[in-house]
Amino acid sequence: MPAVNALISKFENIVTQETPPSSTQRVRGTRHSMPLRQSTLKFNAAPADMAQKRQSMSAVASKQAVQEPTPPIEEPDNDTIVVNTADESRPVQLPTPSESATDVSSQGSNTPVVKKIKSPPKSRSKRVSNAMKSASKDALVADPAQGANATADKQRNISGETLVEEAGVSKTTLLKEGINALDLKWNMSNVFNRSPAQEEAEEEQEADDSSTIEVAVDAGTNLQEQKQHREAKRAKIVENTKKWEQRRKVAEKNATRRSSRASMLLTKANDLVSEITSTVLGKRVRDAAKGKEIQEEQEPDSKKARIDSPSANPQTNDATLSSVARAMRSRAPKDKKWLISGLYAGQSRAFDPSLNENKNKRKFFGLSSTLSNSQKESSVLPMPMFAGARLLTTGRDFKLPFDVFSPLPTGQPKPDEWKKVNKNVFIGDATDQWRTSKFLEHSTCLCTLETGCDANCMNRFMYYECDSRNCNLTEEQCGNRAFEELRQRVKKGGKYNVGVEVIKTNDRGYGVRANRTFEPNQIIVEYTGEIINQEECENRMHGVYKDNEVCACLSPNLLSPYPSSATTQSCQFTNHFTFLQCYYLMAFDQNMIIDATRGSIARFVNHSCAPNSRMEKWTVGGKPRMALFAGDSGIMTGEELTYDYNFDPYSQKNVQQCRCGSANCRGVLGPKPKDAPKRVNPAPVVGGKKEGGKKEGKLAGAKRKIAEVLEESTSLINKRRKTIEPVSRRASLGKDKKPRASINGTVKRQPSKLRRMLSEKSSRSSRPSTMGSVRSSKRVVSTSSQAGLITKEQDDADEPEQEDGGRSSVSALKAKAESIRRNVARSLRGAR
Ligand SMILES: C[S@@+](CC[C@H](N)C(=O)[O-])C[C@H]1O[C@@H](n2cnc3c(N)ncnc32)[C@H](O)[C@@H]1O
Repeated sequence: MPAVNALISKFENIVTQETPPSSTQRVRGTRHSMPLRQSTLKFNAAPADMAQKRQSMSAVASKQAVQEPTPPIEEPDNDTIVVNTADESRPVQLPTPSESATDVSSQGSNTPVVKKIKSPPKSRSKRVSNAMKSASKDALVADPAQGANATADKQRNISGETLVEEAGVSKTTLLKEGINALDLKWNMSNVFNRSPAQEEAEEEQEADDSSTIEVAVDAGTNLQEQKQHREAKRAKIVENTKKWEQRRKVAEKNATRRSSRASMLLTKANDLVSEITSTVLGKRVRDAAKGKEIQEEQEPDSKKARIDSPSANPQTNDATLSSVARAMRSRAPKDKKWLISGLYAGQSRAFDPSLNENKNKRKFFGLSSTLSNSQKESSVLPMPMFAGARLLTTGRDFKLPFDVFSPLPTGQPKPDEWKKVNKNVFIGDATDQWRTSKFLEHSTCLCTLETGCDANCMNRFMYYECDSRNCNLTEEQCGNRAFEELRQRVKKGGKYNVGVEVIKTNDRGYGVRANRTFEPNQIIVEYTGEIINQEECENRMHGVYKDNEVCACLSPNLLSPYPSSATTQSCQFTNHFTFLQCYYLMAFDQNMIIDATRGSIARFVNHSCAPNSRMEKWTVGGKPRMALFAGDSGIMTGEELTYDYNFDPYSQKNVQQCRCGSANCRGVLGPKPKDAPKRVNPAPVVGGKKEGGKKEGKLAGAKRKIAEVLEESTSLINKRRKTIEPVSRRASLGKDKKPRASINGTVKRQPSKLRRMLSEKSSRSSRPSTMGSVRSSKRVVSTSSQAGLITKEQDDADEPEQEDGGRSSVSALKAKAESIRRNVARSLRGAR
């Protein structure tokens, strides 16, 4: 509005400018078709003393002008009012007071009269007008001829209002016409849109103009100076126009920024107002507002929108303000809600991305006891956001919970007769009889850091596990420490680390399945139990294991271990039942037997003709140990673990039907066919990485040679065994009696012979030899059924007729293999 006022006053000033009466008359006359020339002449025809008066008026005006700006001398553009003279085709400029007083006469009657009108500030124009008024008054009074007119003029030329009234034209119309006549760059509509910057620029412009006016007035009648001033002013106007343009652009920019700030400020102001309102109105109003707010929050969004809309509820400014406040509050970040069940449960925690996983755990879970269950981190499956980088770079064990992946059916029976023993325990005389190998004589690893005990490692090839005594590499560098890896894994504890669990199969009694994945050739579980000698074994077979049978009902959920007394009864659950005669005896080393009746979970591993695992005997720290290793394809979580028993039934009567269900099932729990592919000892997996794949060198060739010799010896044994007929054997024993469980039968039939054989073997094995750990397809013989314990040594014992020849040939081969091995070792040591 100040801009509008300024404009109006500007216009008023223009209209009411203190011009000589003649000028005013001219303007008026022009409007009313009054001959301009006439009025001018009248004005100029003032008496001689009029010049003096005019001079004094000019002096007064000049004096005023010094203090206050006077109208400009010339307005070539916007501020010039052009009026039509008698010759209406030619625009005529109204003369300035000075021009009208001095120059008009020289211009001739037809010369267009130019009147320069500049609007000074209102206050100034008033003062100037007063001065001019008195001057003109004097002038008019001095002209008696004009006396009457002077009085009339005195009334009319004071202000535009007088003119308007006289003209009978409405003030508004005149105002508009006047503005249009000014031909200004702006118009009325722009007035309201002007920015403060524009206003400021306008004021400056006005000030500039005023100063120009002052200069012009001071210049008086000096045309030369006037001309200079005109030029200077033109330059000034051009300059100002440029400035204006620049300022306008800046103002436009600023105006945009201000508008965004303004909305923010408005919101804040609203908040403040709402707070003040609630404080001022007191508790009751506050409570009411609060209640309303709660109610609003509970209401559906559409309703809320209606209430929040100011147009819908104009009288409640408070509601609008509170809704704004609520909107502000709702913008605040909410606490993320984490799942408390499911795979990704338990991930709720603060996480500092600058720290690694462990440091984060320490930082945020150092006081885990104080955290609620929902806050505790799930160690089962950390989300990638917490472990993603590490998973990508270093990888980690697969930890999908097996109970989610492959849950056991509910109500699974557990083998209640199983007494778990996770270490080998020597029983009775076995302790004394056990020969401790001279470890260092057996094997010394020759691997270097480069090869790192891979598939070519001599120890690995001989099934000797490396340790600090027989290997120069560190635990991390060496890839032949499977039992140590297993020890550490089991030590950590937990189902995942143990990696196996007992399951009940449909038709094979109990079995074992994997809780996790296993890499190809990775160690799975150790076969442990009581280490007994042959005598002890015999005693047990005659005694406690006499009727060792379990019920293996074909209905899986009804299976349960059954005492042997059940053989005479039908199964209480179903008629479809069968009985498995289970013994957990495994031929071991030095004619010893591992009895896993009290043993590890490995005893429950069933046979398959297409197995996914292998049972191997290794020498660890000078002592033989047995363990189940993953096959060449690895193991998946939930898979049942099986190995090939390579079972020799000893007697046709004891042959059990195989229910492994594989495509190449042999039909019975029997020995492997002779053309089965020979297995080359692969590099076991250590630390999740399979070793091997290195170029085979001289050493590998030497090892192969040994292996071939050993295989040859084994196949000889097998061939010899193939010739054994249970019947003929029984016949040779001269007994037609139906044999009992094989071991019993063997021991019963020829106890003295067995003892003799054992003593023979003891004496044979007393010499340092690696042959005790020789592997072959018959290296491990399962003893878990009534077929009993069958080893090559027993075969030797059972076949006295062929014993000498067989033994001699085997011994010769063994000796040959041993000599080769020693040669290789010696040459390698020399090379080193
Ligand atoms: C060492 S036990 C294995 C655990 C046994 N299933 C259990 O429930 O205790 C070996 C016995 O399991 C049974 N068995 C294992 N594998 C078998 C298969 N593929 N088919 C039939 N019976 C099998 C046989 O009775 C065998 O004598």
